[in-house]
Amino acid sequence: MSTHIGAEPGQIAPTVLLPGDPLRARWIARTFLDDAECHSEVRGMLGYTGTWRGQPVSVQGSGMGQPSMSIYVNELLDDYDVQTVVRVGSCGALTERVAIRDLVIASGACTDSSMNRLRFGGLDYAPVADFGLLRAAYDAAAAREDVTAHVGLILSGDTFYNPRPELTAPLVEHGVLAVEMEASALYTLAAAKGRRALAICTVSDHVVTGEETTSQEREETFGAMVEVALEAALGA
Ligand SMILES: O=P(O)(O)O[C@H]1O[C@H](CO)[C@@H](O)[C@H]1O
Ligand SMILES: O=c1cc[nH]c(=O)[nH]1
Repeated sequence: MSTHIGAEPGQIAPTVLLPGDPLRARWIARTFLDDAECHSEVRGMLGYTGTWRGQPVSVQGSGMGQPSMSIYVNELLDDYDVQTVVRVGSCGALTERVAIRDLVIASGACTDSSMNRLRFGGLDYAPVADFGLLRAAYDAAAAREDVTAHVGLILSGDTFYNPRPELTAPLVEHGVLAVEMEASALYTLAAAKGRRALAICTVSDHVVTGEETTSQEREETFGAMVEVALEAALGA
């Protein structure tokens, strides 16, 4: 066991899908994996390991925000030697170029968090996706007719209820497509430890149009994103 994950060494696969919502993790395991077994219920942050097309894969809930996600990713990388992490999240669209339920594949992540400022002593590090995963995810999404995918920048915010929404406008003017809460720290941790990471998010809310999905839809209906993530990490 690690401090926050109740799996024995060897129970977690080298490839992990990482939704924030632990119930999305359960749905992914039950819907997409064969022979999935729950390896962790610590704090209700469910983790499962099974196979996809015969290859081992795990799915682990990571909670909301960079501090929570970083706990799970540090332990996955350090204690379980995980090599590839693909976040399968939800996000809010910041521009009408992106529609509700589209996929945003984050090539890089801006942030208002102090985590990287502390790590880099005030320098502005640019957290980016693993290019091989990014390319494979885009190819997998482009081959589908049921979803539209965008590759671009995402904002990993520390606040879901943003007290200064006017600060987002310059980011949108510089190409940021959507907001979520984890990708920046995920990309930084993977880079620090020489592992592969990618964040794919389904647009669950549209900040411009006001459209939104229900909590049940966010939990159980973002299947295209999951299949794209599995293809990118394990296909071919
Ligand atoms: O749906 P998940 O993966 O949790 O992602 C998004 O949803 C949560 C906020 O509702 C934040 O964690 C945000 O990043
Ligand atoms: O608007 C949104 C939707 C999902 N996740 C976020 O962080 N923000």
